[in-house]
Amino acid sequence: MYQENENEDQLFESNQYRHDSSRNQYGESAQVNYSQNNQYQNNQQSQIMKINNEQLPFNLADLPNPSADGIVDHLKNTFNQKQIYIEFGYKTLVSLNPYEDTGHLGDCQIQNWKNKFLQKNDPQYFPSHIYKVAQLAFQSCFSENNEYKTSSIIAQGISGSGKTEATKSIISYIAAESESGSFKSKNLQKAEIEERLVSSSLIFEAFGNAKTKTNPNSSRFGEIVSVQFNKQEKLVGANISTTLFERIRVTQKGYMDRNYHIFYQLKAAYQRIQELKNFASQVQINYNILKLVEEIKSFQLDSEFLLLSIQTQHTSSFDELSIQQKEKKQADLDFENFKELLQSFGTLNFSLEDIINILQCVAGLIHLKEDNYEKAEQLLKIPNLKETINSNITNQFQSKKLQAESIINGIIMDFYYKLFIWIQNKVNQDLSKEYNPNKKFIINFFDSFGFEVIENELGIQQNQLEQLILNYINEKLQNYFYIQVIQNSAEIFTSENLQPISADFEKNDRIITLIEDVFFTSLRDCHLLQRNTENLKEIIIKKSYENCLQAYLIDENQLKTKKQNLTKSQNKHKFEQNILGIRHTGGEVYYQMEGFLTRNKYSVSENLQNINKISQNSIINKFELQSQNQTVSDHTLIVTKEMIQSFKQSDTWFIKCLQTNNLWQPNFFDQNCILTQLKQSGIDQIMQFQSQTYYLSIPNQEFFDNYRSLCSDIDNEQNLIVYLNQQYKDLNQQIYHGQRKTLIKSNFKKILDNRIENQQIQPYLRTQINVQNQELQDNYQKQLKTFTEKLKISEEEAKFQKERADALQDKLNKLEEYTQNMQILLTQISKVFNMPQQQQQQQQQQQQQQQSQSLYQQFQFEQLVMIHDETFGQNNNNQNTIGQQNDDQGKNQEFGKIE
Ligand SMILES: Nc1ncnc2c1ncn2[C@@H]1O[C@H](COP(=O)(O)OP(=O)(O)OP(=O)(O)O)[C@@H](O)[C@H]1O
Repeated sequence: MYQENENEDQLFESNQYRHDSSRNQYGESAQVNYSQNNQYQNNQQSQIMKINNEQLPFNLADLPNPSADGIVDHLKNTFNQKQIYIEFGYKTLVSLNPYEDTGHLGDCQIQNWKNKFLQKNDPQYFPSHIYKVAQLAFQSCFSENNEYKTSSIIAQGISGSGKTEATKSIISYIAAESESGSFKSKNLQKAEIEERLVSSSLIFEAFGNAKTKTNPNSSRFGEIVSVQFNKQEKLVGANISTTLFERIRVTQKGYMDRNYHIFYQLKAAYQRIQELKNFASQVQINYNILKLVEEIKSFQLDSEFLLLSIQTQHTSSFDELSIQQKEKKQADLDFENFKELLQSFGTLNFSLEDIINILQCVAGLIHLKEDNYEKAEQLLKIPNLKETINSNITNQFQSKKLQAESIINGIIMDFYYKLFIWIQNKVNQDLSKEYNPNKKFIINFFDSFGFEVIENELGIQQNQLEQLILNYINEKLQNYFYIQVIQNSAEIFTSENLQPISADFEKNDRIITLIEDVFFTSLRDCHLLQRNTENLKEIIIKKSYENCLQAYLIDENQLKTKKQNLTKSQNKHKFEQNILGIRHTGGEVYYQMEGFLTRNKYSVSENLQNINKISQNSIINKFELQSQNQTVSDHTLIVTKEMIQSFKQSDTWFIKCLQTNNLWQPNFFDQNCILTQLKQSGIDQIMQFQSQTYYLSIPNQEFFDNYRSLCSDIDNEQNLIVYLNQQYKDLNQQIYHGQRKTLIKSNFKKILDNRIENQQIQPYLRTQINVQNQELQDNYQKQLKTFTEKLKISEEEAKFQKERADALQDKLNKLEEYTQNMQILLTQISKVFNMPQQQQQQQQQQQQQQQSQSLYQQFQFEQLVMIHDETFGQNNNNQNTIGQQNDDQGKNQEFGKIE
């Protein structure tokens, strides 16, 4: 048991939670080298795995190292495996922007995912994906548990992190889901509703998107797209509402930014009028529109806008182009978008009059900005515009020129904003004939605002009121996110009659109070008292001390240190002057207080509130211009409160979009960039809490059935849980027995699953080993038999060879004896015959010849006998014969001796 824990702890520690099917209960490799039927055996093994081992989607809350670095590492691994979606606790998805088509989205994938979801009953086992969020939000609208029958999906993240893309993908999925419902009626079809939503988003992009340093197509407003279904789950309508439009961008823009796209589109259209005419003849665009485009020729649009703004818009090859080439490329793009805009107006049934009125209004405002009153009056169809404006210039402390500029900017901003709202209402008329916000079955998609910090070319932060507004909304959404996370976790426990886990973390309530009660209140007071901007900073500092909120302000000393670190060129003087820092959840942000009060005004002065009423442009003359009493900050407070309230009345999901790098490059995961965003998105702050409170819930009976085999003699869930908690107390984790469900941490469940797997694998392995043993035994017996047979043959052979060798040895001995006898004989002969030398020599020679002949004959005889023996073997006859011969020889030798 202890060994088991040890191995399981290792598994628990590791980042890889996938079941390691090759481990037995001792953690050893269970991969036996199966000799035969390998394929079959592997298949059988994987069948066993499937019994308990349903794949759980990995959740960031399960990370063993719940720190920012741990998250970054994990996200990096995931991203390198081309996975861009990963869940985080309950109802939150982290989405990584890959800047390339990773094949995760599209019609084909929608079908795939729908099938996947159909195969599983329990959403806990649905794989992590943006379509899962869509599916669950859709299901929730029709669920009994959702009292409002409304769902919301909030996409959050910095500019360019993929919020708009995420929202579009979800809408496509929902449209497809609705179409596949069984109820066929005259309701909107997928293609129809999708086409209209796409067209509407092109129109909103033209009028509400702009190029910023971080995103060439950045939405400068919050957009809530709501889709509504009937009870039969068919899409019946949609509605788009926009909020907190960035009005200041109509008249001012930052370094490297552009104003709204429509300004540049109109200019590009004028420059390519002949091409536009050709296009018009193909798609039946009315001549009057062409005439209008030709008419607006005199507007200039500051060319600096174009030069500075296009730099980061394209890929690196774009950098190598000359400025003229870049300008042309950008203008081509604007022209293409203008053609799409005209088509989108057509799709959404805008009349010719509407289109002309809209374009005239935009062109008129551009001319007004360029002090071309004559053209502005003509296009806005407001006579005596110049005189009216001049009559409002007073002898104030401001110069007349500045006053005129301020009045004109006010008119331009307010007219443009009202035009934007008019377009929104017109789009909705077409989109949502059957839409009823008071009815149920609605899903809201909120493409929200990201945390924003603007820096100038020297790297000095230059944030204005607009950034404070965006960062405030971001704080509010963050706060709502925190509340939801706590609530979701508590709900899981309370719905099971269990006490929720009390884990706390610092929320951002104090920062919100600082902005609402100190900044916005001071702005309101100054506005009402018509104070100038110079002492706004002091008022805010004083108020923050009164409310004990100074800790969230960046004080003078810290600013001085910051200033010392700046280079000369970084304009120390300006930095010091009118700057105030806030410690936001996402990091420190420095705001230029100069201009805060002016920017806070909805600035059409009271005398000019009806200036539009005399216009013959039927859109312009219906504008309700903003009352001067309401400020931007007050408006923000109201709108944000309403927005959060509406989310609270729905089942909410969050999509945290993260930019993988700020160069917009595919396959590049910049860890620092992610780290910063984790902080800004609140993931960092909430990680510990999530890792302590995120539990899976399994029906009690299912839990008991799955894990009862881990302990014999246990007959109910309660006891099983007590037993398991005791056995695994080293994990410091608790399994909770709820009314209907058992709550368990995902890692804990995996450990138990592993044990079950091993239990199931053991009998199988035992069979395998038995089979193998039998095989080995059979083999051994076979081999032993063969060997014994061979050994028997060898023994007989050896016996035969030995006999042969003995016979040969015998012969050899006799031959040696004979040779010795001959030597003796020779010596005796030479002694007996002692003659005179010559005679003796002759006699010797003769005797030797005779002896040699006789020896040679004897030798020949011997040879023949040997050959005979070797060829026919010895037998008694032969032996007798040879013996006889030998005896004869012996006699001869004896005779020789006597002689
Ligand atoms: N899932 C995705 N797959 C591939 N590319 C993506 C994906 N999401 C975003 N992108 C790329 O990132 C770009 C920026 O995305 P998007 O416009 O959605 O950002 P955003 O967060 O809405 O920005 P902003 O707040 O400025 O409007 C897209 O134009 C696209 O090129």
